[in-house]
Amino acid sequence: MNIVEYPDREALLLDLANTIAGELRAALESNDRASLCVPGGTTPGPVFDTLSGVTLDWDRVDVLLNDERWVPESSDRSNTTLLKQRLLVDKAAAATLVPLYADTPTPEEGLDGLMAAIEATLPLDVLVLGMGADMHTASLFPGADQLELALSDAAPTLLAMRAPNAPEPRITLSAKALKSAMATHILITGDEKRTALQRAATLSPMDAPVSVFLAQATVHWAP
Ligand SMILES: O=C(O)[C@H](O)[C@@H](O)[C@H](O)[C@H](O)COP(=O)(O)O
Repeated sequence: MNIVEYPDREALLLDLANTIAGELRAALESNDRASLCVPGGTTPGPVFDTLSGVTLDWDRVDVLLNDERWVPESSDRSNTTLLKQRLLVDKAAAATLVPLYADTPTPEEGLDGLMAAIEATLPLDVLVLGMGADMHTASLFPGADQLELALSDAAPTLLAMRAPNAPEPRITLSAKALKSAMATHILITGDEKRTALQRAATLSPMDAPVSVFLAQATVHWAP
């Protein structure tokens, strides 16, 4: 496993934000547009705060989430709102948000309308993933109803997902879509997640979905 250990979270966020910016700049040298796919949840906020102030051609960058909880933007659990408040501000306000939420009662009803714009961002240039202590990443949760399909080569780009550990229905990019990324980073903090990630490397994808990304990812960890 390729793991970078930082002395503290400040060092991690500065280095990771700088690395992501460099990878986006490199992608924009050879392509008109670049895509950045990021996690929601509680961990990435400080990285977004730093990245949003970085100078690059943000107006040529498409930003999308790995996954979204099927809640309106007024919910404090909305990853879309997190992005709008913490990443798509300052210089990064010029980037284009590719939505992963629609105002429909269920993700199944919203999915088709979101698909084409998400597929247009593939292959991803830069992918950042988070991870839960249960070894889920994106909304690829152990025990989730559509996990087997989401991990398979036959997976569509987007799937609705329901899981015992997820309080609300989700929508997620499939493993295949996420694995299209040129550069992949896994962002984790704390001892519990570090231990979980090491365990994930020894388990099957159905038990530890994050494990399917370990061969291509750089893991960034701070206490
Ligand atoms: O919507 C989400 O919940 C995320 O995209 C999810 O995959 C997240 O990265 C992990 O659950 C870790 O979350 P924390 O950073 O909050 O621990």
